[in-house]
Amino acid sequence: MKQLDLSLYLVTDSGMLPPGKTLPQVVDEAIQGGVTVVQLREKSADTGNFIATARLVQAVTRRANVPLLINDRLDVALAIDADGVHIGQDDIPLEEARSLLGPDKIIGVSVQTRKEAEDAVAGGADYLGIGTCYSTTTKQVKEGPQGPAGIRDVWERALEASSHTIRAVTIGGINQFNAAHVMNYSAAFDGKVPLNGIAVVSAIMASPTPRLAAQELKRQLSTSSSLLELRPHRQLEQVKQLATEIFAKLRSTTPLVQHITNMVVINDCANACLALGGSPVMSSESEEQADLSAAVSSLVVNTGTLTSAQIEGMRSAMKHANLHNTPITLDPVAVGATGYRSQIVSQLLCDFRVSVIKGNAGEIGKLAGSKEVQMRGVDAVGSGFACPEKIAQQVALRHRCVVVMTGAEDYVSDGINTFVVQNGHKMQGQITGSGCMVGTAIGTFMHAALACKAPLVGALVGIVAINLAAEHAARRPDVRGPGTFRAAFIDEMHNLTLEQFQAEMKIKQL
Ligand SMILES: Cc1ncc(COP(=O)(O)OP(=O)(O)O)c(N)n1
Ligand SMILES: Cc1nc(C(=O)O)sc1CCOP(=O)(O)O
Repeated sequence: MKQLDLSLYLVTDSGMLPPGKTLPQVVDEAIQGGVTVVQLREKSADTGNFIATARLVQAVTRRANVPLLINDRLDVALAIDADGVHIGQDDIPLEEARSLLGPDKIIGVSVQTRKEAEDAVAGGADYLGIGTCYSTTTKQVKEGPQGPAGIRDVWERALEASSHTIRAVTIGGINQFNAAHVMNYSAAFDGKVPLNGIAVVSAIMASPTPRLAAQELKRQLSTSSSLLELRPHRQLEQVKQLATEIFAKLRSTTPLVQHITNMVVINDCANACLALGGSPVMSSESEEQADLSAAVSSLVVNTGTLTSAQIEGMRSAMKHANLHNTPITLDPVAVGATGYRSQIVSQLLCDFRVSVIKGNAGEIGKLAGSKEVQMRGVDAVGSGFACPEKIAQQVALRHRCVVVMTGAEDYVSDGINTFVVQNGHKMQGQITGSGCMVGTAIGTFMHAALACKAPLVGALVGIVAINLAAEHAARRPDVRGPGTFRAAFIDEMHNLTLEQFQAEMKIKQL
């Protein structure tokens, strides 16, 4: 197998160079920052200039022992004895390229579809460039972006077709904000087989500081490998132990929990967060998200009363949360009730990495593509799932996160481990916003949970804590109906002790 580290793949574009920098300088700095392979892509250079530029860049790549590939032009690759070429679907056929270059040179092929991936594998490509991941202004692409879910689909086919020997990167609109999400979400076969890397043009070429840009991308890639490790098999006793640790940790840390939530519940959610031991901040203005993100420990995004301005705020907050590896709890309120809402939620899940999705049966059913339960307004209606735990598990696997599906019993799954929580009280269903407060509770514990590398357990702690508070509130003699329950519910979140939490949690492993 040819030596090829594809993890951070730079495709050049001299039209984007920052003022005062030459192409060899940018390539040199990018390699110092961690670029592992360089593709020289000169779309408008004539042959003489292309060869001259290639020699200058090759001096840099050879010194660093990084492979240099040439985009499209075999003649240029042969002239400078490059390490290989990268060809597209409209370029020289792969078989011709192989016979001209010989078996030892690297040949990469661009693919957009499962069929193109199969053909490139059959033709002996060394690696695939699977595109287009996100929209890009660097190049006019024929087909629209397919998002990391589409990339995963092509990648799975390529792996099957090659008996798991082919390597691949994805390309298109990838940057420091989304690199970890792309790697995590596009990983094949339930997240077990990640791509070999990402290919970027503008994220490095247009940066005034290419070394720092490459370093940040590398940091994001290392985050993504740890994300794949956040779902070990867990035993119930270990989960209960971790749950107790996370509960105790929250009370000693007071995390800043940002909410972008709906106008019906905003006050209750802020009070619930405070009562549980967090510190709420309820900003949704997109202009301040970059600054806020530096201080925020956890982000809760709730789609209950969406407005265009709020969506902008959510997108900005989620983008910066992903950059800082801040956990996001998404409450896709009423997804499925309208096409608009469904489209907004699906775009958020395509573009951003979330740690937890929390929803009722109708919302999670919609994300699973199930018709057994539907949404009427914000409520779930229908006969109920034949196998609810499978629905939660399926959505967790699809979206590479923890899923909490609320109901008379609450299901919590990360796709590998699934639990059911049997705490709670029917009075929770008699006040508005109790579901949204579950999202708040999960978000409040999520920072402590990530510190313990246990997002699944964090979600369990959130739902158990709030359900225990409901049980305690409903038992109080001063609670005579929904109004007094609502106030007592907040009190009991505040009063819940570690000992009560430990003794009263009812979690079963499925
Ligand atoms: C790594 C990588 N993947 C895809 C492409 C796109 O190549 P191609 O389809 O040949 O289009 P052009 O680059 O020639 O515009 C690539 N260059 N690199
Ligand atoms: C060269 C190229 N090929 C693509 C494909 O989809 O095959 S997208 C693309 C440009 C990627 O640029 P940026 O990282 O600046 O978005």
